[in-house]
Amino acid sequence: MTSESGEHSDAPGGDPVWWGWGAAEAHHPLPAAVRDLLAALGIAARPSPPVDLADVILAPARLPVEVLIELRAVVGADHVLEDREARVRHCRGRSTVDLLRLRAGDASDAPDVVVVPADHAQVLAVLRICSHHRVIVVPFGGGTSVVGGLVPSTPTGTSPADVPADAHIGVVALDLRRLDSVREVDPVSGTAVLGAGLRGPAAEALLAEHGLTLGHVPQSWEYATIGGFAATRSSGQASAGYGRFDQLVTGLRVATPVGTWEPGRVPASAAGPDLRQLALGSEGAFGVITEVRVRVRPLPRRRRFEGWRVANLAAGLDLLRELAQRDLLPTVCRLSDEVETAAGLANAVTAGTDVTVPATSAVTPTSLPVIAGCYLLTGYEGGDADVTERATAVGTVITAAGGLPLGEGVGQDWLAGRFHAPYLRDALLDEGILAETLETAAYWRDVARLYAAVGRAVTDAIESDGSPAVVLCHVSHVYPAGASLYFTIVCAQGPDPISRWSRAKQAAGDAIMANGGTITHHHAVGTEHRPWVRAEIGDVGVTVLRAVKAALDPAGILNPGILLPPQAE
Ligand SMILES: Cc1cc2nc3c(=O)[nH]c(=O)nc-3n(C[C@H](O)[C@H](O)[C@H](O)COP(=O)(O)OP(=O)(O)OC[C@H]3O[C@@H](n4cnc5c(N)ncnc54)[C@H](O)[C@@H]3O)c2cc1C
Repeated sequence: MTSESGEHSDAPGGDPVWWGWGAAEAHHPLPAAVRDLLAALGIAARPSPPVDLADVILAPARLPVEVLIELRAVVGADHVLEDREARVRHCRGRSTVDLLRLRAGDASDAPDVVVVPADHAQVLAVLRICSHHRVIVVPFGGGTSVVGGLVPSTPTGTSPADVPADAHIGVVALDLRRLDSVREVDPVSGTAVLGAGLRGPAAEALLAEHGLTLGHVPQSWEYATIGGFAATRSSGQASAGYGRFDQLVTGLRVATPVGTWEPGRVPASAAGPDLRQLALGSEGAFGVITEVRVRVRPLPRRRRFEGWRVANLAAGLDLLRELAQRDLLPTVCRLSDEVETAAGLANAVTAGTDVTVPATSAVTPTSLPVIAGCYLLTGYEGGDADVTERATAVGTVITAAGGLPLGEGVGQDWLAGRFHAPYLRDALLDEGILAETLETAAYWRDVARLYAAVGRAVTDAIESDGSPAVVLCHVSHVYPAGASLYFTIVCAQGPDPISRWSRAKQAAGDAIMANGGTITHHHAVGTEHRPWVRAEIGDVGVTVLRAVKAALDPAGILNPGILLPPQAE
Protein backbone atom coordinates (compact mmCIF):
# COMPACT_ATOMS: atom_id res chain seq x y z
CA MET A 1 0.00 0.00 0.00
CA THR A 2 1.31 3.44 -0.86
CA SER A 3 0.37 6.72 0.82
CA GLU A 4 0.03 10.13 -0.80
CA SER A 5 3.65 10.84 0.09
CA GLY A 6 4.78 7.68 -1.69
CA GLU A 7 5.61 5.80 1.50
CA HIS A 8 5.15 2.08 1.85
CA SER A 9 2.88 0.61 4.49
CA ASP A 10 2.53 -2.95 5.75
CA ALA A 11 0.00 -2.34 8.52
CA PRO A 12 -3.20 -4.39 8.24
CA GLY A 13 -5.31 -1.33 7.54
CA GLY A 14 -2.66 0.60 5.59
CA ASP A 15 -1.12 3.90 6.60
CA PRO A 16 -2.98 5.69 9.37
CA VAL A 17 -4.70 8.99 8.73
CA TRP A 18 -2.29 11.85 9.44
CA TRP A 19 -4.54 13.21 12.20
CA GLY A 20 -5.24 10.01 14.12
CA TRP A 21 -5.01 6.26 14.29
CA GLY A 22 -5.63 3.62 11.64
CA ALA A 23 -6.62 3.84 8.03
CA ALA A 24 -9.45 6.18 7.01
CA GLU A 25 -11.77 3.29 6.15
CA ALA A 26 -11.40 1.87 9.66
CA HIS A 27 -12.97 4.98 11.20
CA HIS A 28 -16.58 5.04 12.37
CA PRO A 29 -18.67 7.71 14.06
CA LEU A 30 -18.97 7.59 17.84
CA PRO A 31 -21.53 4.89 18.76
CA ALA A 32 -24.77 6.47 19.94
CA ALA A 33 -24.68 4.45 23.17
CA VAL A 34 -21.31 5.94 24.11
CA ARG A 35 -22.45 9.44 23.21
CA ASP A 36 -25.60 9.03 25.32
CA LEU A 37 -23.74 7.62 28.29
CA LEU A 38 -21.22 10.47 28.23
CA ALA A 39 -24.01 13.02 27.89
CA ALA A 40 -25.70 11.50 30.94
CA LEU A 41 -22.44 11.95 32.80
CA GLY A 42 -22.35 15.63 31.88
CA ILE A 43 -19.76 15.20 29.13
CA ALA A 44 -21.44 16.75 26.15
CA ALA A 45 -20.38 16.14 22.55
CA ARG A 46 -19.67 18.94 20.09
CA PRO A 47 -18.36 18.43 16.55
CA SER A 48 -14.61 18.94 16.42
CA PRO A 49 -13.24 17.72 13.07
CA PRO A 50 -9.55 18.01 12.06
CA VAL A 51 -8.48 20.77 9.70
CA ASP A 52 -7.56 19.90 6.11
CA LEU A 53 -3.98 18.80 5.50
CA ALA A 54 -3.51 21.86 3.28
CA ASP A 55 -4.37 24.11 6.23
CA VAL A 56 -1.83 22.60 8.62
CA ILE A 57 0.78 25.19 9.56
CA LEU A 58 4.36 24.09 9.04
CA ALA A 59 7.50 26.10 9.70
CA PRO A 60 9.67 26.59 6.60
CA ALA A 61 12.24 23.79 6.24
CA ARG A 62 15.64 24.96 7.45
CA LEU A 63 18.24 22.42 6.33
CA PRO A 64 20.93 23.93 4.09
CA VAL A 65 21.10 22.45 0.62
CA GLU A 66 24.62 21.08 1.14
CA VAL A 67 23.32 18.90 3.99
CA LEU A 68 20.45 17.65 1.82
CA ILE A 69 22.92 16.79 -0.94
CA GLU A 70 25.04 14.75 1.47
CA LEU A 71 21.97 12.94 2.85
CA ARG A 72 20.71 12.16 -0.68
CA ALA A 73 24.12 10.75 -1.58
CA VAL A 74 23.82 8.25 1.28
CA VAL A 75 20.19 7.06 1.07
CA GLY A 76 19.21 8.10 -2.46
CA ALA A 77 17.19 11.16 -3.43
CA ASP A 78 13.91 9.19 -3.29
CA HIS A 79 14.46 8.55 0.39
CA VAL A 80 14.92 12.15 1.48
CA LEU A 81 11.34 13.37 1.83
CA GLU A 82 10.64 17.07 2.06
CA ASP A 83 6.96 17.19 1.13
CA ARG A 84 4.19 18.51 3.40
CA GLU A 85 2.54 15.16 4.07
CA ALA A 86 5.78 13.40 4.98
CA ARG A 87 6.72 16.19 7.38
CA VAL A 88 3.26 16.27 8.99
CA ARG A 89 3.19 12.47 9.31
CA HIS A 90 6.48 12.59 11.22
CA CYS A 91 5.38 15.42 13.50
CA ARG A 92 5.17 14.17 17.09
CA GLY A 93 3.58 10.87 18.11
CA ARG A 94 0.09 9.66 18.96
CA SER A 95 -0.70 11.00 22.42
CA THR A 96 -4.02 12.80 22.68
CA VAL A 97 -2.22 16.12 23.05
CA ASP A 98 -0.20 15.31 19.90
CA LEU A 99 -3.43 14.63 18.04
CA LEU A 100 -5.24 17.67 19.40
CA ARG A 101 -2.45 19.92 18.16
CA LEU A 102 -2.25 18.26 14.76
CA ARG A 103 -6.02 18.27 14.31
CA ALA A 104 -6.01 21.99 15.09
CA GLY A 105 -3.47 22.50 12.30
CA ASP A 106 -0.36 22.96 14.43
CA ALA A 107 2.63 21.08 12.99
CA SER A 108 5.19 23.53 14.33
CA ASP A 109 7.31 20.63 15.67
CA ALA A 110 7.53 18.89 12.29
CA PRO A 111 11.00 17.81 11.20
CA ASP A 112 12.64 19.71 8.36
CA VAL A 113 13.11 16.54 6.38
CA VAL A 114 12.41 12.81 6.61
CA VAL A 115 15.30 10.50 5.79
CA VAL A 116 14.59 6.81 5.15
CA PRO A 117 17.80 4.73 5.29
CA ALA A 118 17.96 1.16 3.98
CA ASP A 119 20.42 -0.43 6.38
CA HIS A 120 22.76 -0.09 9.33
CA ALA A 121 25.61 1.35 7.25
CA GLN A 122 23.35 4.11 5.92
CA VAL A 123 22.18 4.93 9.44
CA LEU A 124 25.80 5.27 10.55
CA ALA A 125 26.54 7.54 7.59
CA VAL A 126 23.49 9.75 8.30
CA LEU A 127 24.60 10.09 11.93
CA ARG A 128 28.10 11.12 10.81
CA ILE A 129 26.68 13.83 8.51
CA CYS A 130 24.27 15.10 11.14
CA SER A 131 26.94 15.14 13.88
CA HIS A 132 29.23 17.10 11.58
CA HIS A 133 26.58 19.69 10.68
CA ARG A 134 24.85 19.75 14.09
CA VAL A 135 21.53 18.47 12.80
CA ILE A 136 19.16 16.87 15.33
CA VAL A 137 18.22 13.26 14.51
CA VAL A 138 14.93 11.83 15.74
CA PRO A 139 14.78 8.05 15.23
CA PHE A 140 11.24 7.34 14.03
CA GLY A 141 9.75 3.84 14.30
CA GLY A 142 6.00 3.58 14.10
CA GLY A 143 5.44 7.08 15.45
CA THR A 144 3.17 5.77 18.23
CA SER A 145 4.94 7.41 21.17
CA VAL A 146 2.49 8.77 23.71
CA VAL A 147 5.07 10.61 25.81
CA GLY A 148 6.42 13.21 23.40
CA GLY A 149 9.30 10.91 22.45
CA LEU A 150 9.46 12.21 18.88
CA VAL A 151 9.72 15.91 19.67
CA PRO A 152 13.25 17.05 20.47
CA SER A 153 11.86 20.11 22.19
CA THR A 154 9.38 21.02 24.89
CA PRO A 155 5.66 20.49 24.30
CA THR A 156 5.34 24.21 23.66
CA GLY A 157 7.60 23.92 20.66
CA THR A 158 10.51 25.85 22.09
CA SER A 159 13.98 24.47 22.68
CA PRO A 160 14.43 22.85 26.08
CA ALA A 161 16.41 24.78 28.65
CA ASP A 162 19.46 22.58 28.22
CA VAL A 163 19.51 22.80 24.41
CA PRO A 164 20.59 26.29 23.31
CA ALA A 165 18.41 27.62 20.50
CA ASP A 166 21.40 27.93 18.15
CA ALA A 167 22.88 24.54 19.03
CA HIS A 168 21.42 22.83 15.95
CA ILE A 169 20.59 23.87 12.41
CA GLY A 170 17.58 21.64 11.81
CA VAL A 171 15.83 18.35 12.51
CA VAL A 172 15.89 15.07 10.57
CA ALA A 173 13.27 12.41 11.26
CA LEU A 174 15.08 9.13 10.63
CA ASP A 175 12.31 6.78 9.55
CA LEU A 176 13.44 3.18 9.97
CA ARG A 177 10.67 1.51 7.95
CA ARG A 178 13.09 0.10 5.35
CA LEU A 179 14.94 -1.91 8.00
CA ASP A 180 12.17 -4.45 7.68
CA SER A 181 13.69 -7.89 7.26
CA VAL A 182 14.29 -10.92 9.43
CA ARG A 183 18.05 -11.31 9.06
CA GLU A 184 18.38 -14.61 10.88
CA VAL A 185 16.26 -17.31 12.45
CA ASP A 186 18.07 -19.66 14.81
CA PRO A 187 15.61 -22.44 15.68
CA VAL A 188 18.20 -24.22 17.79
CA SER A 189 18.69 -21.26 20.13
CA GLY A 190 15.10 -20.09 19.72
CA THR A 191 16.09 -16.61 18.56
CA ALA A 192 15.58 -14.38 15.53
CA VAL A 193 17.28 -11.19 14.41
CA LEU A 194 14.62 -8.65 13.42
CA GLY A 195 15.03 -5.36 11.58
CA ALA A 196 14.20 -2.37 13.76
CA GLY A 197 11.65 -1.00 11.31
CA LEU A 198 9.40 -4.05 11.25
CA ARG A 199 5.94 -3.27 12.53
CA GLY A 200 4.20 -5.77 14.81
CA PRO A 201 2.08 -7.51 12.14
CA ALA A 202 4.95 -7.80 9.65
CA ALA A 203 7.30 -9.23 12.27
CA GLU A 204 4.73 -11.83 13.30
CA ALA A 205 3.93 -12.73 9.67
CA LEU A 206 7.61 -13.29 8.83
CA LEU A 207 8.18 -15.35 11.98
CA ALA A 208 5.02 -17.37 11.28
CA GLU A 209 6.66 -18.59 8.06
CA HIS A 210 9.06 -20.43 10.37
CA GLY A 211 6.30 -21.60 12.73
CA LEU A 212 7.42 -19.05 15.33
CA THR A 213 6.01 -16.12 17.25
CA LEU A 214 7.39 -13.22 19.26
CA GLY A 215 4.22 -12.86 21.32
CA HIS A 216 4.67 -9.13 21.90
CA VAL A 217 1.28 -7.53 21.33
CA PRO A 218 0.83 -4.04 22.75
CA GLN A 219 -2.35 -2.17 21.86
CA SER A 220 -0.26 -0.17 19.35
CA TRP A 221 0.92 -3.40 17.67
CA GLU A 222 -0.58 -2.51 14.28
CA TYR A 223 1.84 0.39 13.81
CA ALA A 224 4.64 0.24 16.40
CA THR A 225 8.01 -1.27 15.45
CA ILE A 226 10.59 -3.67 16.82
CA GLY A 227 13.11 -0.83 17.32
CA GLY A 228 10.47 1.28 19.06
CA PHE A 229 9.57 -1.58 21.39
CA ALA A 230 13.21 -1.89 22.41
CA ALA A 231 13.82 1.86 22.66
CA THR A 232 10.83 2.30 25.01
CA ARG A 233 10.86 -0.97 27.02
CA SER A 234 7.41 -1.74 25.75
CA SER A 235 5.10 -4.22 27.43
CA GLY A 236 2.43 -6.11 25.50
CA GLN A 237 -0.98 -7.47 26.41
CA ALA A 238 0.48 -10.98 26.75
CA SER A 239 3.34 -9.92 29.01
CA ALA A 240 2.34 -12.36 31.75
CA GLY A 241 3.04 -15.26 29.40
CA TYR A 242 5.69 -14.03 26.98
CA GLY A 243 7.35 -11.33 29.08
CA ARG A 244 7.91 -7.64 28.53
CA PHE A 245 9.74 -6.76 25.31
CA ASP A 246 12.98 -6.07 27.20
CA GLN A 247 12.81 -9.61 28.61
CA LEU A 248 12.60 -10.98 25.06
CA VAL A 249 15.72 -9.18 23.84
CA THR A 250 18.99 -11.11 23.88
CA GLY A 251 21.06 -8.70 21.80
CA LEU A 252 20.96 -5.43 19.86
CA ARG A 253 22.79 -3.67 17.05
CA VAL A 254 22.95 0.05 17.60
CA ALA A 255 24.33 2.73 15.26
CA THR A 256 25.80 5.60 17.28
CA PRO A 257 27.62 8.75 16.21
CA VAL A 258 30.85 7.12 17.46
CA GLY A 259 30.34 3.77 15.73
CA THR A 260 28.53 0.47 16.00
CA TRP A 261 27.57 -0.88 19.43
CA GLU A 262 26.44 -4.51 19.79
CA PRO A 263 25.54 -5.38 23.38
CA GLY A 264 24.43 -8.97 24.03
CA ARG A 265 27.00 -11.35 22.56
CA VAL A 266 25.37 -14.33 24.26
CA PRO A 267 22.11 -14.69 26.19
CA ALA A 268 23.74 -14.41 29.60
CA SER A 269 27.15 -13.24 30.71
CA ALA A 270 29.09 -12.08 33.77
CA ALA A 271 31.43 -9.86 31.74
CA GLY A 272 30.55 -6.72 33.65
CA PRO A 273 27.18 -4.93 33.81
CA ASP A 274 24.63 -5.95 31.22
CA LEU A 275 25.00 -3.22 28.61
CA ARG A 276 21.86 -4.34 26.78
CA GLN A 277 19.94 -2.63 29.55
CA LEU A 278 21.51 0.70 28.57
CA ALA A 279 20.28 0.38 25.01
CA LEU A 280 16.82 -0.83 26.05
CA GLY A 281 14.76 2.19 27.02
CA SER A 282 17.33 4.64 25.62
CA GLU A 283 14.59 6.30 23.50
CA GLY A 284 16.88 7.21 20.63
CA ALA A 285 19.07 9.38 22.85
CA PHE A 286 22.09 7.05 22.82
CA GLY A 287 21.91 5.58 19.32
CA VAL A 288 19.70 4.15 16.63
CA ILE A 289 18.74 0.53 17.15
CA THR A 290 18.92 -1.14 13.75
CA GLU A 291 18.49 -4.81 14.69
CA VAL A 292 17.22 -6.71 17.69
CA ARG A 293 17.88 -10.36 18.49
CA VAL A 294 14.83 -11.68 20.29
CA ARG A 295 13.67 -14.86 21.91
CA VAL A 296 10.99 -16.57 19.78
CA ARG A 297 8.65 -19.42 20.60
CA PRO A 298 6.66 -21.94 18.57
CA LEU A 299 3.35 -20.57 17.28
CA PRO A 300 0.67 -21.49 19.79
CA ARG A 301 -1.54 -24.36 18.68
CA ARG A 302 -4.37 -23.22 20.88
CA ARG A 303 -5.72 -20.01 22.35
CA ARG A 304 -8.32 -19.82 25.06
CA PHE A 305 -9.68 -16.56 26.45
CA GLU A 306 -12.28 -16.32 29.17
CA GLY A 307 -13.92 -13.82 31.45
CA TRP A 308 -14.49 -13.86 35.19
CA ARG A 309 -16.25 -11.64 37.65
CA VAL A 310 -14.61 -10.99 41.01
CA ALA A 311 -16.27 -9.24 43.92
CA ASN A 312 -14.29 -5.99 43.82
CA LEU A 313 -10.90 -4.54 42.93
CA ALA A 314 -9.34 -5.45 46.28
CA ALA A 315 -10.35 -9.09 45.85
CA GLY A 316 -9.05 -9.04 42.29
CA LEU A 317 -5.68 -7.64 43.36
CA ASP A 318 -5.32 -10.33 46.02
CA LEU A 319 -6.16 -12.96 43.43
CA LEU A 320 -3.63 -11.71 40.87
CA ARG A 321 -0.95 -11.51 43.53
CA GLU A 322 -1.62 -15.09 44.54
CA LEU A 323 -1.48 -16.30 40.94
CA ALA A 324 1.75 -14.41 40.24
CA GLN A 325 3.46 -15.54 43.42
CA ARG A 326 2.47 -19.17 42.77
CA ASP A 327 3.86 -18.93 39.21
CA LEU A 328 0.38 -19.57 37.86
CA LEU A 329 -0.20 -16.57 35.63
CA PRO A 330 -2.15 -16.97 32.40
CA THR A 331 -0.59 -15.65 29.17
CA VAL A 332 -2.90 -12.62 29.25
CA CYS A 333 -4.25 -11.28 32.48
CA ARG A 334 -6.20 -8.07 32.92
CA LEU A 335 -8.38 -6.87 35.78
CA SER A 336 -10.75 -3.91 35.28
CA ASP A 337 -11.82 -1.76 38.20
CA GLU A 338 -15.50 -1.29 38.91
CA VAL A 339 -15.79 1.82 36.72
CA GLU A 340 -14.04 0.28 33.71
CA THR A 341 -16.12 -2.85 34.15
CA ALA A 342 -19.30 -0.81 34.13
CA ALA A 343 -18.31 1.62 31.40
CA GLY A 344 -16.55 -0.50 28.85
CA LEU A 345 -17.45 -4.06 29.41
CA ALA A 346 -21.09 -4.06 30.34
CA ASN A 347 -22.14 -5.55 27.02
CA ALA A 348 -19.44 -8.17 27.00
CA VAL A 349 -20.02 -9.15 30.59
CA THR A 350 -23.70 -9.68 30.11
CA ALA A 351 -23.31 -11.40 26.76
CA GLY A 352 -22.60 -14.95 27.75
CA THR A 353 -23.23 -15.24 31.43
CA ASP A 354 -25.50 -15.77 34.28
CA VAL A 355 -24.46 -12.53 35.94
CA THR A 356 -27.32 -10.28 36.92
CA VAL A 357 -26.74 -6.68 36.00
CA PRO A 358 -28.79 -4.36 38.19
CA ALA A 359 -31.05 -2.01 36.27
CA THR A 360 -29.35 1.28 35.63
CA SER A 361 -30.23 3.76 38.29
CA ALA A 362 -30.01 7.51 37.95
CA VAL A 363 -26.71 8.38 36.35
CA THR A 364 -24.98 11.36 37.88
CA PRO A 365 -21.71 13.02 36.88
CA THR A 366 -19.91 10.98 39.50
CA SER A 367 -21.54 7.60 39.01
CA LEU A 368 -21.89 5.14 36.19
CA PRO A 369 -24.46 2.39 35.69
CA VAL A 370 -23.63 -0.14 38.35
CA ILE A 371 -22.41 -3.59 37.46
CA ALA A 372 -21.51 -5.69 40.42
CA GLY A 373 -17.85 -6.46 40.84
CA CYS A 374 -14.87 -6.35 38.52
CA TYR A 375 -14.16 -8.00 35.21
CA LEU A 376 -11.11 -10.24 35.01
CA LEU A 377 -9.85 -11.47 31.65
CA THR A 378 -7.61 -14.52 31.44
CA GLY A 379 -6.05 -15.83 28.23
CA TYR A 380 -3.88 -18.82 27.50
CA GLU A 381 -1.70 -19.60 24.49
CA GLY A 382 0.35 -22.75 23.88
CA GLY A 383 -0.04 -26.45 23.22
CA ASP A 384 -3.43 -28.13 23.71
CA ALA A 385 -2.59 -29.92 26.92
CA ASP A 386 -0.65 -27.00 28.33
CA VAL A 387 -3.55 -24.58 27.79
CA THR A 388 -6.08 -26.94 29.36
CA GLU A 389 -3.86 -27.72 32.31
CA ARG A 390 -3.03 -24.08 33.02
CA ALA A 391 -6.59 -22.82 32.54
CA THR A 392 -7.84 -25.50 34.94
CA ALA A 393 -5.26 -24.67 37.58
CA VAL A 394 -5.88 -20.91 37.32
CA GLY A 395 -9.65 -21.44 37.25
CA THR A 396 -9.45 -23.46 40.47
CA VAL A 397 -7.67 -20.60 42.24
CA ILE A 398 -10.09 -17.97 40.90
CA THR A 399 -13.13 -20.03 41.88
CA ALA A 400 -11.72 -20.68 45.35
CA ALA A 401 -11.36 -16.91 45.71
CA GLY A 402 -15.04 -16.43 44.90
CA GLY A 403 -14.67 -15.55 41.19
CA LEU A 404 -17.58 -16.38 38.88
CA PRO A 405 -16.92 -17.71 35.39
CA LEU A 406 -18.35 -15.61 32.54
CA GLY A 407 -17.31 -18.04 29.82
CA GLU A 408 -15.17 -17.97 26.70
CA GLY A 409 -17.57 -15.77 24.71
CA VAL A 410 -16.58 -12.62 26.58
CA GLY A 411 -12.92 -13.59 26.28
CA GLN A 412 -13.31 -13.91 22.52
CA ASP A 413 -15.05 -10.51 22.45
CA TRP A 414 -12.04 -8.96 24.15
CA LEU A 415 -9.68 -10.66 21.69
CA ALA A 416 -11.68 -9.38 18.73
CA GLY A 417 -11.69 -5.82 20.06
CA ARG A 418 -8.19 -5.65 21.54
CA PHE A 419 -7.00 -2.99 19.07
CA HIS A 420 -10.20 -0.91 18.92
CA ALA A 421 -9.55 1.70 21.63
CA PRO A 422 -7.39 4.09 19.57
CA TYR A 423 -10.03 4.15 16.82
CA LEU A 424 -12.65 5.00 19.45
CA ARG A 425 -10.40 7.79 20.70
CA ASP A 426 -10.46 9.37 17.22
CA ALA A 427 -14.26 9.18 17.22
CA LEU A 428 -14.32 10.84 20.66
CA LEU A 429 -11.96 13.60 19.49
CA ASP A 430 -14.25 14.19 16.51
CA GLU A 431 -17.00 14.90 19.05
CA GLY A 432 -15.00 17.26 21.24
CA ILE A 433 -14.33 14.68 23.94
CA LEU A 434 -10.89 14.14 25.40
CA ALA A 435 -9.73 10.59 26.11
CA GLU A 436 -6.20 9.88 27.29
CA THR A 437 -4.34 7.22 29.23
CA LEU A 438 -1.50 7.05 31.73
CA GLU A 439 0.20 4.17 33.44
CA THR A 440 2.38 3.29 36.39
CA ALA A 441 3.45 0.29 38.49
CA ALA A 442 4.27 -0.42 42.11
CA TYR A 443 5.02 -3.15 44.62
CA TRP A 444 1.89 -5.03 45.70
CA ARG A 445 1.94 -3.37 49.10
CA ASP A 446 1.44 0.04 47.40
CA VAL A 447 -0.88 -0.83 44.51
CA ALA A 448 -4.24 -0.12 46.18
CA ARG A 449 -3.01 3.17 47.68
CA LEU A 450 -1.51 4.23 44.36
CA TYR A 451 -4.73 3.38 42.54
CA ALA A 452 -6.80 5.53 44.89
CA ALA A 453 -4.35 8.43 44.93
CA VAL A 454 -3.96 8.70 41.15
CA GLY A 455 -7.68 8.38 40.52
CA ARG A 456 -8.42 11.10 43.05
CA ALA A 457 -5.67 13.42 41.81
CA VAL A 458 -6.74 13.21 38.18
CA THR A 459 -10.43 13.60 38.95
CA ASP A 460 -9.83 16.62 41.20
CA ALA A 461 -7.52 18.27 38.67
CA ILE A 462 -10.01 17.98 35.84
CA GLU A 463 -13.11 18.74 37.88
CA SER A 464 -11.50 21.83 39.43
CA ASP A 465 -13.10 23.90 36.67
CA GLY A 466 -16.47 22.24 37.13
CA SER A 467 -16.16 19.84 34.22
CA PRO A 468 -16.89 16.18 35.09
CA ALA A 469 -14.35 13.45 34.42
CA VAL A 470 -14.59 9.68 34.22
CA VAL A 471 -11.50 7.77 35.35
CA LEU A 472 -11.28 4.09 34.51
CA CYS A 473 -8.47 1.73 35.42
CA HIS A 474 -7.25 -1.78 34.87
CA VAL A 475 -4.33 -3.84 36.06
CA SER A 476 -2.45 -4.42 32.84
CA HIS A 477 0.73 -6.29 33.77
CA VAL A 478 1.38 -8.52 36.75
CA TYR A 479 4.58 -9.69 38.46
CA PRO A 480 5.30 -11.69 41.61
CA ALA A 481 6.35 -8.48 43.38
CA GLY A 482 3.86 -5.99 41.97
CA ALA A 483 1.63 -4.83 39.15
CA SER A 484 1.02 -1.99 36.75
CA LEU A 485 -2.06 0.20 36.64
CA TYR A 486 -3.40 1.66 33.40
CA PHE A 487 -5.78 4.61 33.71
CA THR A 488 -8.11 5.94 31.02
CA ILE A 489 -9.49 9.43 31.54
CA VAL A 490 -12.46 10.82 29.66
CA CYS A 491 -13.77 14.38 29.90
CA ALA A 492 -15.02 17.18 27.68
CA GLN A 493 -12.29 18.98 25.75
CA GLY A 494 -13.60 22.36 26.84
CA PRO A 495 -12.14 25.59 25.47
CA ASP A 496 -8.51 24.61 26.25
CA PRO A 497 -8.17 20.81 26.25
CA ILE A 498 -4.38 20.83 26.36
CA SER A 499 -4.28 22.85 29.58
CA ARG A 500 -7.00 20.67 31.04
CA TRP A 501 -4.99 17.53 30.29
CA SER A 502 -1.68 19.07 31.43
CA ARG A 503 -3.26 19.80 34.80
CA ALA A 504 -4.41 16.21 35.12
CA LYS A 505 -1.07 14.81 33.99
CA GLN A 506 0.85 16.97 36.45
CA ALA A 507 -1.42 15.91 39.30
CA ALA A 508 -1.15 12.25 38.30
CA GLY A 509 2.66 12.37 38.06
CA ASP A 510 2.95 13.96 41.48
CA ALA A 511 0.52 11.45 43.00
CA ILE A 512 2.42 8.58 41.42
CA MET A 513 5.76 9.70 42.83
CA ALA A 514 4.25 10.37 46.28
CA ASN A 515 2.63 6.95 46.48
CA GLY A 516 5.35 4.49 45.55
CA GLY A 517 4.76 4.31 41.80
CA THR A 518 7.03 4.60 38.79
CA ILE A 519 6.49 7.53 36.46
CA THR A 520 6.22 5.01 33.63
CA HIS A 521 5.90 1.24 33.49
CA HIS A 522 5.92 0.90 29.68
CA HIS A 523 5.27 4.18 27.86
CA ALA A 524 8.83 5.50 28.50
CA VAL A 525 9.98 9.01 29.46
CA GLY A 526 9.95 11.08 26.26
CA THR A 527 9.48 14.75 27.07
CA GLU A 528 6.29 14.23 29.10
CA HIS A 529 7.87 12.37 32.00
CA ARG A 530 11.16 14.29 32.18
CA PRO A 531 10.05 16.38 35.18
CA TRP A 532 9.89 13.23 37.34
CA VAL A 533 12.97 11.37 36.07
CA ARG A 534 15.38 12.70 38.67
CA ALA A 535 13.01 11.71 41.47
CA GLU A 536 12.71 8.28 39.87
CA ILE A 537 16.39 7.42 39.26
CA GLY A 538 18.24 9.80 41.61
CA ASP A 539 21.12 12.22 41.06
CA VAL A 540 23.66 9.46 40.57
CA GLY A 541 21.42 7.73 38.06
CA VAL A 542 21.13 10.96 36.08
CA THR A 543 24.93 11.34 36.15
CA VAL A 544 25.33 7.81 34.75
CA LEU A 545 22.87 8.46 31.91
CA ARG A 546 24.49 11.79 31.08
CA ALA A 547 27.92 10.15 30.90
CA VAL A 548 26.64 7.48 28.52
CA LYS A 549 24.97 10.14 26.35
CA ALA A 550 28.17 12.22 26.24
CA ALA A 551 30.25 9.17 25.27
CA LEU A 552 27.96 7.90 22.51
CA ASP A 553 26.61 11.18 21.16
CA PRO A 554 29.28 13.84 21.76
CA ALA A 555 27.59 16.41 19.48
CA GLY A 556 24.27 15.92 21.28
CA ILE A 557 22.29 15.39 18.06
CA LEU A 558 20.23 12.39 19.12
CA ASN A 559 16.83 13.30 20.55
CA PRO A 560 17.99 16.20 22.73
CA GLY A 561 15.37 17.01 25.33
CA ILE A 562 14.12 13.43 25.57
CA LEU A 563 14.72 10.94 28.41
CA LEU A 564 17.32 12.98 30.38
CA PRO A 565 16.13 15.60 32.87
CA PRO A 566 17.01 19.22 32.07
CA GLN A 567 20.64 20.16 32.80
CA ALA A 568 19.55 23.11 34.92
CA GLU A 569 17.73 20.93 37.47
C1 LIG B 1 -3.08 3.68 20.98
C2 LIG B 1 -1.77 3.35 21.61
C3 LIG B 1 -1.66 2.19 22.37
C4 LIG B 1 -0.44 1.89 22.97
N1 LIG B 1 -0.34 0.71 23.66
C5 LIG B 1 0.84 0.38 24.20
C6 LIG B 1 0.97 -0.86 24.91
O1 LIG B 1 0.02 -1.64 25.02
N2 LIG B 1 2.18 -1.16 25.44
C7 LIG B 1 3.24 -0.32 25.29
O2 LIG B 1 4.31 -0.66 25.77
N3 LIG B 1 3.14 0.85 24.65
C8 LIG B 1 1.98 1.21 24.10
N4 LIG B 1 1.86 2.40 23.43
C9 LIG B 1 3.04 3.28 23.31
C10 LIG B 1 3.90 3.04 22.05
O3 LIG B 1 3.20 2.29 21.11
C11 LIG B 1 5.19 2.35 22.45
O4 LIG B 1 5.99 3.26 23.16
C12 LIG B 1 6.00 1.75 21.28
O5 LIG B 1 6.94 0.90 21.85
C13 LIG B 1 6.69 2.76 20.41
O6 LIG B 1 7.09 2.12 19.21
P1 LIG B 1 7.22 2.92 17.85
O7 LIG B 1 7.87 2.04 16.86
O8 LIG B 1 5.95 3.52 17.47
O9 LIG B 1 8.26 4.04 18.29
P2 LIG B 1 8.16 5.59 18.05
O10 LIG B 1 6.93 6.12 18.63
O11 LIG B 1 8.45 5.90 16.64
O12 LIG B 1 9.40 6.06 18.94
C14 LIG B 1 9.35 5.98 20.35
C15 LIG B 1 10.69 6.50 20.91
O13 LIG B 1 11.72 5.58 20.60
C16 LIG B 1 12.66 6.17 19.69
N5 LIG B 1 12.93 5.17 18.67
C17 LIG B 1 12.04 4.59 17.82
N6 LIG B 1 12.65 3.66 17.09
C18 LIG B 1 13.95 3.65 17.47
C19 LIG B 1 15.09 2.92 17.06
N7 LIG B 1 15.03 1.98 16.12
N8 LIG B 1 16.27 3.19 17.67
C20 LIG B 1 16.36 4.13 18.65
N9 LIG B 1 15.31 4.85 19.06
C21 LIG B 1 14.12 4.60 18.47
C22 LIG B 1 12.01 7.42 19.16
O14 LIG B 1 12.93 8.44 18.82
C23 LIG B 1 11.12 7.83 20.31
O15 LIG B 1 11.84 8.53 21.29
C24 LIG B 1 0.66 2.74 22.82
C25 LIG B 1 0.54 3.89 22.04
C26 LIG B 1 -0.67 4.20 21.44
C27 LIG B 1 -0.78 5.42 20.60
